[in-house]
Amino acid sequence: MSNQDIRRFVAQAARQEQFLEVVSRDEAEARFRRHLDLTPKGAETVPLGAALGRVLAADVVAEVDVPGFDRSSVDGFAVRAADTQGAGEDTPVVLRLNDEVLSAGRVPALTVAPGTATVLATGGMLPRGADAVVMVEHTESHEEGDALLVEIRKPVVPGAFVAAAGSDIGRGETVMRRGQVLTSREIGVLAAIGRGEVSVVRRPRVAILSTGDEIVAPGEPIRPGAVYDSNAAVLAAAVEELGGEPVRLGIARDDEAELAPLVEQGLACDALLLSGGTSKGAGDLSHRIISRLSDPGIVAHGVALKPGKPLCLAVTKGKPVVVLPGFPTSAMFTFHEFVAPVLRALAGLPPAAKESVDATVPMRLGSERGRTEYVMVSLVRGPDGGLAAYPLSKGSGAVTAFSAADGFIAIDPQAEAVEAGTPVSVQRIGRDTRPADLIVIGSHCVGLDAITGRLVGEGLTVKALNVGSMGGLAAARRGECDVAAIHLMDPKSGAYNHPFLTPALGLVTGYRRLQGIVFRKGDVRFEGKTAEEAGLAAAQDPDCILVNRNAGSGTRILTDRLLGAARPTGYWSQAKSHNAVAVAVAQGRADWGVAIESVATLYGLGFLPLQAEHYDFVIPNDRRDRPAVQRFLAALADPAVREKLTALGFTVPEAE
Ligand SMILES: Nc1nc2c(c(=O)[nH]1)N[C@H]1C(S)=C(S)[C@@H](COP(=O)(O)OP(=O)(O)OC[C@H]3O[C@@H](n4cnc5c(N)ncnc54)[C@H](O)[C@@H]3O)O[C@H]1N2
Ligand code: MOO
Repeated sequence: MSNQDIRRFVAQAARQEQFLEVVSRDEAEARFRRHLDLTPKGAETVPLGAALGRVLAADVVAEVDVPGFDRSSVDGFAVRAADTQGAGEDTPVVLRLNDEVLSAGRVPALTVAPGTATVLATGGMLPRGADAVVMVEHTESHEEGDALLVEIRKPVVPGAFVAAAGSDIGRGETVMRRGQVLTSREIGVLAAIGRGEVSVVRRPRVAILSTGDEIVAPGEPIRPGAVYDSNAAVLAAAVEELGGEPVRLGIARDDEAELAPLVEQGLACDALLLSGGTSKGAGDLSHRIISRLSDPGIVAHGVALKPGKPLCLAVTKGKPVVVLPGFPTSAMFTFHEFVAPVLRALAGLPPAAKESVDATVPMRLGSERGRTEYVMVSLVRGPDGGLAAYPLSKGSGAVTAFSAADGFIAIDPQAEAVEAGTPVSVQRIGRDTRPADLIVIGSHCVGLDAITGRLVGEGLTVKALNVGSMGGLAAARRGECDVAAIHLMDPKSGAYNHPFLTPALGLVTGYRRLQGIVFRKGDVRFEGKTAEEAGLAAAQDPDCILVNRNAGSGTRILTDRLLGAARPTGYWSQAKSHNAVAVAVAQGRADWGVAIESVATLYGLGFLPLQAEHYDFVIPNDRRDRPAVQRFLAALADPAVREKLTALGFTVPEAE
């Protein structure tokens, strides 16, 4: 790239900010809605067999009674209830049998006259004259000459064992309202009233287009710097969930000639969703192309919320055209807030019920002033029955935050932070309110995955929140988890985990993870040396870049012990995980770091062992007897699980 190219890039990026007139969330929504045509798409008739998941376009009125006739609900005898008065085991009433048998589907020919009865089966039509049925168990039949007789040994009241015509559904009754989503249950009702086909709302067709030179379709090989297109997949599925029909237009390069015809194609649908390229200075293509729309065109570009600031909302001829931010959490969140309600309306669905629950935040949450900040949270029940809202703070670029969230909290634009213990209202996402059987909070490890994976396989629900060892310990102290997974070394004594316990907490031995220096294989500065030699030499070499761990992590304490007073190049970096350290070294952004052996193996890195770290489980005493905790302990002791941990490269000590 020439200097001129670089200058042009920077200038464009700076100019870009200027047309972002940032409006509030509510203002953006109001402008969007003002111009949209939100009437449901027309109706279409589909066979009942194809109606699952569709939305009823009109109320359904029954044209028949269900049952369609007075129907016996038992095998027995149709009688006049009055005839059975006074019947008992020792005082049977004797009735003469009429000359017909009413199996299901037969239309009765004979009247049940006083003193007579007719045999009928479950589902059989009640004959004229009869008003009740006696179960066959309460009778005895015999012959007397030519006559067939039945002894009734139990009296019945009028209506006994008879399902009256129309008692389930009456002719003329409205059995379902428009807007109803057809599940297997509704389909059963429609079949029962004889509907072979049904009128449903036409699915709104929603065009989905991802943009960006770096975006690669899942299934394709990935190259350095590229990312898989998760937005299109998640949007297509979300559109289907909302009763729409996704029309995938694929991925457009940052090239006007490629993007413009795809946008044109998308405009033939009922809605068009793009993602990416709304805020970046270099490209900004999607916005430029969308800005050519009229009637009225763009109504908001830039909304004072986080995530989602670069959202671009446009309407053309009543049709929504939205450029969602490229970052997955931002894209999902803005879709959920601005697009989903619109698609629901177009699909004929009523607005989603908003459900919120009260909770407190267990840790301080910093926030950016000037934007309403939405923080995805996972809910956990505390010892007093109240809920704690753990932030899934992975930033706008994460894909997992939205999928793992139980809901989100909104932080006021004026607030700089929400302090630990503050009560908040959590708006739920999704409706699964069943709390998990086992809550594990703390440091993440693939070994832990092996244990919880076993429990999930056995049908247990497990919620695992990765907030680091200190976060896990704090959660255990507050009684918010069943198990806290920690690996904390006491810098003074060098002992692991035990020094951090309180009388209310117990420790269960987990496994050992070998920590050491990771480096690219073949790097002579490390190859064949001990960790101590190599580390101290590397610390003196200004060209040898360290990727350090975040302050407070067990690995950082270990690194600091190795380094002593030395502060090598890269010392101030704060990678948050073993994987992050390994990637930085593998990709050459740094030359060395401290991580666990299993991760070094995973990334094909060289490894110089330093020390075995204790990865153990803290369990609050008052939770130890819970069945899910007992099953966790059983899984940990299970030879198959221990074998798996060993295969992953961990050392599993004998159970205590
Ligand atoms: N100087 C500034 N830079 C940025 C600002 C700002 O105000 N000033 N805003 C930031 C905010 S907020 C967000 S959110 C992002 C959004 O940027 P864009 O909407 O322009 O999206 P891209 O730059 O194209 O991509 C961002 C990010 O997301 C990845 N991406 C894009 N499409 C997909 C996809 N289909 N599937 C998965 N991931 C995708 C892309 O690779 C980037 O990593 O801008 C900030 N910058
Ligand atoms: O507001 Mo951007 O949408 O997440 O960071």
